[in-house]
Amino acid sequence: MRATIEVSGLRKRYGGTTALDGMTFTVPPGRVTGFVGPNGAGKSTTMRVILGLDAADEGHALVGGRPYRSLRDPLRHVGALLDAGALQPSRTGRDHLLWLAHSQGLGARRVDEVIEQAGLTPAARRRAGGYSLGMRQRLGIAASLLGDPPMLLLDEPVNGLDPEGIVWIRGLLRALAAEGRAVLVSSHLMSELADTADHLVVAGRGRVVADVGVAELIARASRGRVALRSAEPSRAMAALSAAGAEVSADDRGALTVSGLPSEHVVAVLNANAVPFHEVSAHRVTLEAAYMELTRDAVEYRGAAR
Ligand SMILES: Nc1ncnc2c1ncn2[C@@H]1O[C@H](COP(=O)(O)OP(=O)(O)OP(=O)(O)O)[C@@H](O)[C@H]1O
Repeated sequence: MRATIEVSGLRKRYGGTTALDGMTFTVPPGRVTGFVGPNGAGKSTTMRVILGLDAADEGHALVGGRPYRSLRDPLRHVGALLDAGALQPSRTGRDHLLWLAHSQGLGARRVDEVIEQAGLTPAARRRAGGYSLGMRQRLGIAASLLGDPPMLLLDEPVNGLDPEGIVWIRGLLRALAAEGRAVLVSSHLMSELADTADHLVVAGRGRVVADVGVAELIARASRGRVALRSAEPSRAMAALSAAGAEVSADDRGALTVSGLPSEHVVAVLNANAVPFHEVSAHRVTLEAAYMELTRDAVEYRGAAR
C-alpha cells in the first residue's frame, strides 16, 4: 500500500452552510504537509471525511488507495489525532492505550514504546481525567502512533503544548516524514508550522486556495526584494530611487528595495559612495506569506451565518 492520502472533489453541506466545496489535494509520503486556512475553511471536516467519521455529499477520500472504512486494523495504516478530549476520564493514560492496542491486536510492549516516544512516562499511570490539555495531546499523539502507521492525520496537534512540547512535536513530525510516512497536520496558526511543514495545502471556503512548497511560497511572497542596512539611509534611498528602485524604510531604519537585483543595489551604492553594512535577500515570514495568500479567502464568521 502506497502511503498517500488523496482527497478529490469533496463537497459537503451542513444545512445552509457549505463546509466543503470541491476540496482536492494529495498528501504524498516523505514530507510534512501543513493543512492551513482560516477558521471555518473546512480543515476538520476534510479530516473527518478522510477518516470515515463523516460522509461527503460528493467526491472521495482515499488512504493508501482505499476508503478508510474498508481498512482492517485501521490504526496500522492511519494514525489520527482529532479530538484530544475524547477520553474515559477514569482510565489511566496507559489503560486507554492498552484498550486501543488490544482492539487492533497490538500488545503492551508497543503501548510502552509509544508512551516513551510521546514523553508520557511520568503520567502514564495517572487517571487521564486529571491530565492537562498538553498531556491529553501527548496521549492522543501516542495513540496515533500505536499501529506504527505509514499515514498520519493530526488536527491541531500543537494545541495546549508548552514551548518544550512544541519543539518536541516539530522534531517528531519531521522524523516521521523522514521515515517515509505521509504526514498531514492542520493548524490555523501559521507560526506553528514554520520550521515543520515542507509543503502547504491552504484551504479557504471549503476548497484549496494554494498547494505549494513552503520555500516556494516564501520566495514568491518575498518578490525578489532586497534588504539593506546603511548608516545613511536617506542617501541610500535617494540614490536607489534615482536608479529606478522602489525603497521603503521601517521604523528602525532598515530598507527594503524592490525593482533592482542585489548586485545592482551594491553597484548603485558604491557609485554614489553611500556606506552600507548589509545587503541580503528580503525574506518574508511564512506567516506574512500566508496572510497575503489568504487575505481574500477569510470567512467572516458573523457574515457567513
Ligand atoms: N457538524 C456540523 N454542523 C454544522 N456545521 C458544521 C459542522 N461541522 C462543520 N460545520 C461548518 O462547516 C464549516 C467548516 O468547518 P470546519 O470545522 O471543517 O473548519 P476548520 O477549517 O476546521 O475550522 P477551524 O480552524 O475553526 O477548526 C464551518 O462553517 C463550520 O461551522
